[in-house]
Amino acid sequence: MLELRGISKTYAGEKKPALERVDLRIGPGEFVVVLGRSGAGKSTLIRCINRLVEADEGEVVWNGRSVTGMNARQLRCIRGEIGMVFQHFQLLTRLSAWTNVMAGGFAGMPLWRPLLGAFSAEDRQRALAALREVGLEEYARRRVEELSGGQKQRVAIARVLMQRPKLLLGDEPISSLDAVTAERVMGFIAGLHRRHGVTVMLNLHDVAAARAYASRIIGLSAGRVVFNGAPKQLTDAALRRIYPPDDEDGAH
Ligand SMILES: Nc1ncnc2c1ncn2[C@@H]1O[C@H](COP(=O)(O)OP(=O)(O)OP(=O)(O)O)[C@@H](O)[C@H]1O
Repeated sequence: MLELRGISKTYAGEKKPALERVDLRIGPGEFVVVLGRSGAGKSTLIRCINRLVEADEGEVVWNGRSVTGMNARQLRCIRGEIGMVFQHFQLLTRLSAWTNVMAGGFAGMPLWRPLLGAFSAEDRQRALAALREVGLEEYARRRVEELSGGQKQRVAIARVLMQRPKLLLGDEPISSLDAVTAERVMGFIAGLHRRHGVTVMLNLHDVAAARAYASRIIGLSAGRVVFNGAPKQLTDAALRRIYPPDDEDGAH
């Protein structure tokens, strides 16, 4: 169970808060998609959960433990339970797909271990199996910088598989991919959710994808939750709350 209690965040130098007293509860096995126009606070929300962004106020509680109250060592440990995929993949591009995936098994540990190549035979086999699951076994030895965007995101998903997290956070994981590749990547994320029982929370710009994959949709507008319900409850009126009509650059 993930709980956000009164999370607020105003970035230094900004007048308007990016998030204002956000309260959310996400149960095990949910597939939550966060929608909102550009600047609504989606990224900030996702990143406050694993403290890539520090909230000014409020508490994040993961399975009864206060993430916001953790010291650096405890936080590293909890990050082992929380996988993350990003719009721009965040892989070690000079290293092979295989090494990147193996490094996923060390999430929550100091970075020097994977970088020294301290991998066991079991790590190597598990990483290869994860690459096979996303259809990239034959690319295991390729440097990540030589892969396409969709392939990179599949490596990132294989890295999450290797990590065996309980929660997957995604910060616009399909925004830089074409429609066909995006759907394929969403299919792999859905597989992680369905087959591996991972709770998923993603922010997306794509309302159709949210409807297709989410068990629950959260709508953010100007840092506040303006919708929280099942995809079938996402009416035109709800969409207008999430994407106010004066919106110039929000996605529909
Ligand atoms: N590092 C930062 N420094 C200052 N302001 C920031 C920073 N990051 C985000 N913001 C501001 O906080 C608000 C929320 O941004 P955030 O990136 O969370 O929105 P978003 O919904 O993810 O937008 P997008 O869909 O465009 O990525 C915006 O007004 C943004 O300008």
